[in-house]
Parts: sequence; structure tokens; C-alpha cells
Amino acid sequence: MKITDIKFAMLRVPLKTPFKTALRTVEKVEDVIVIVETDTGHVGYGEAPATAVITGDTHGSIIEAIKTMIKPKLIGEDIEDLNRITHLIQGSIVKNYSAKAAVEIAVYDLFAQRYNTPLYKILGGGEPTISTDITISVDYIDKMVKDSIDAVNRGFETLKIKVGKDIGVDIERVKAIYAAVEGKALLRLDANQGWTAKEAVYALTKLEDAGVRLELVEQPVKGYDLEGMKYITERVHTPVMADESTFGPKEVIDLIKMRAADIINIKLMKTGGISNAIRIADIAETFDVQCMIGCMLETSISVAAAAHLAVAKSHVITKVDLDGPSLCAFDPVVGNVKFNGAEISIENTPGLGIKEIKGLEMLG
Ligand SMILES: C[C@H](N)C(=O)N[C@@H](CCC(=O)O)C(=O)O
Ligand SMILES: [Mg+2]
Repeated sequence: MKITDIKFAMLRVPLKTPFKTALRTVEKVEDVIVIVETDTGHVGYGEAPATAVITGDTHGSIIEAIKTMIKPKLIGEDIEDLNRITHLIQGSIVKNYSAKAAVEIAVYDLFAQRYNTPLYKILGGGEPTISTDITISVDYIDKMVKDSIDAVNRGFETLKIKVGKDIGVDIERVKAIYAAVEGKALLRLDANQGWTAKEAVYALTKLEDAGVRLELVEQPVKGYDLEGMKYITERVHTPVMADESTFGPKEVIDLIKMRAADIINIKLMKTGGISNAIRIADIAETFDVQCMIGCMLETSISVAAAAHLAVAKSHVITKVDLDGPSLCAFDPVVGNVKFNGAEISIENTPGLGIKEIKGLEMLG
């Protein structure tokens, strides 16, 4: 099964409600879809969002990196040589992680199709059902409380509360949500780099002293501020998770050695795809550190790939933030991963099992 072509399309899906973080407000998913064709007629699909504020990637940079740097290296390569192909992808250009991720996802899809088995089985197998949290966008306190209660009523048992704005209001936001859903849902916070280290310690200590129990706090300070992450990790009881602070395996090793966080958020769009995500999970397992699998604003193509990985690495990927498809107004993809509220389940068809993507706009 040899790679003959790589084509591009756009997939646009409105969100149910605007997605608001400390970094940005978004109303629709607009992702680049990568279609890898082979001489046997098998097709692999990948996806990349343009999360410029986190990864630096734009639609233009994703398409250009693949067209001019990655694709020329892959034409004629045999899908059976998976490690050689992922090595070629990773070595084709520095950074550009979302572009690399989209191509790797399509290649892994094809590799699993080649062996006629679902991707998670090729990655090591596991119980094909996992449970995701749902994001509560940062907003007025009453709105966040209402959104949290609605999410609990829809069956979500873990809420990822976006904070990272005004520290005083953030404390009130979390207290109000906790009071509304206590005993019904676990709360994890994501400040998306919005606090300083001192603010984070102040806010988390206040919340801890008020009896608010949090599962974790994600990326309280700027991604580059590892000293700040360490400062917080040493001073609060709430476990600290690194998101924007870690992209690839080397950064994860450095962060773990520094003891700058307790948990790592693995996202395919930060690692450059599945091969480095596996490496990070293995490093974390070696150091006895737990991981979350996360996503950007992505549909059920790339989030499906992340779900397959989470199933296969569930002994170390113990937390799941794969709510991209649940945030979308509809699911345009018919594949083998089913997103049903908090439950994500995988059917027994080859690869990612993608049969149809509604509304694909092919690019020339
Ligand atoms: C969608 C997911 N729950 C999430 O919050 N992902 C990111 C932000 C993604 C974005 O801004 O597109 C995160 O910070 O964890
Ligand atoms: Mg985050």
C-alpha cells in the first residue's frame, strides 16, 4: 500500500455555543482535512485546527508545510514502513506540529486499515469505551453556573471550567459552580496561562481553604514559565497539569525532572501526531506521572484518533478531555468512534472507520 497523493479540504462546523477561554473566543470549528491516497484505493484521513494562539499554526501554514515539506517526502512510501514514515514526517520541518499531526493521523489510519483492524488495537488494544469531560466556557458567573448544571443534566460527570481572567471573579466563578454541582461532578480548572504564579497560589489556596475540592488545575501560568509552574506545584494541594508548557517528549522530560507539574496534557496537535504522543505516554509511565488526553477545537476525525490512543494507553492516560465533537452543533463524520455525551465508544472496523465526511470543501 503505497502513498500516491495527499489532498486537502476544509471542514467548517458551527459550535453549539461560543467557546471562550482566557486566550480567545471561537464560534465555529474550521479545520484543514488531509486526505492521504494510496495505490490500493485505501484512503486515510487527518485533521488540523489552526490554533494560532497556542501552537502558532494557521490554515495557510498547515497546508503549505504539508504541500511543500511533508508531502514530497512521503509520495511512494509504503504504509507498512510506519516508523520510517513518522520519522520522515517529524524530520521534514521544525515545529508545524498540527500539520505533522494531520498527516500522521491519516498514515496511522491507513496502517490500521492495512491490517484490517481498528487503530486502538494496532496501538496495543484496550477496553474501547472512555468517558470525557465537557468544557464550561469562561463567562458571567450565572451563565457558567447554568452551563455547568446543564452539562451535569446531560450526563457529564467531569467539568473543565475555563478561568484565567480576573482572579477575584475567577474565585467566585469556581465557588458558585462548586456549590451548584457538588457531589454530582468533578471540577477541573483550565486557566489557559491567564494567571501569574502568585495569583494562582492565592486563588487555589483560597479555594482549598473554602473547602472547594478540585481534581486539578491546568496551565495556570504562561507556557514558557516553568519556574512559575514549579512555584505553584510546590505550594498548593491541587494537582497542577501542564498543557501549553509541554509540546514534545523532550519538554515533558525536562518538566518532569524539574517537578514543575504533576500531570501532562497530551494533545496530538502539540506533539505532532501519534508517534510522539506514544513516546510521551511511555515517558510519563516510566516516571509514574499521569496524563490527560486533550484536544483543540477539532471534529471527530482527529479527536477519534486521540480516542483510539487513549484507549490503548489507558493505564497512563487516565484523564480525558476529548469534548471537541460534543461542542459542535452536529457531527459531520461517520466513523468508528461514537461521541454520545460523555461516553466515547469505538466500533470494531478498520482504522478510524471513516465512511463519510459531510460538508467537505475540497481545496485545489
Ligand atoms: C476543547 C478542549 N476542551 C480545550 O479546552 N482545549 C484547549 C483549548 C483549545 C482552543 O483554544 O482551541 C485547552 O486549553 O485545553
Ligand atoms: Mg488547556
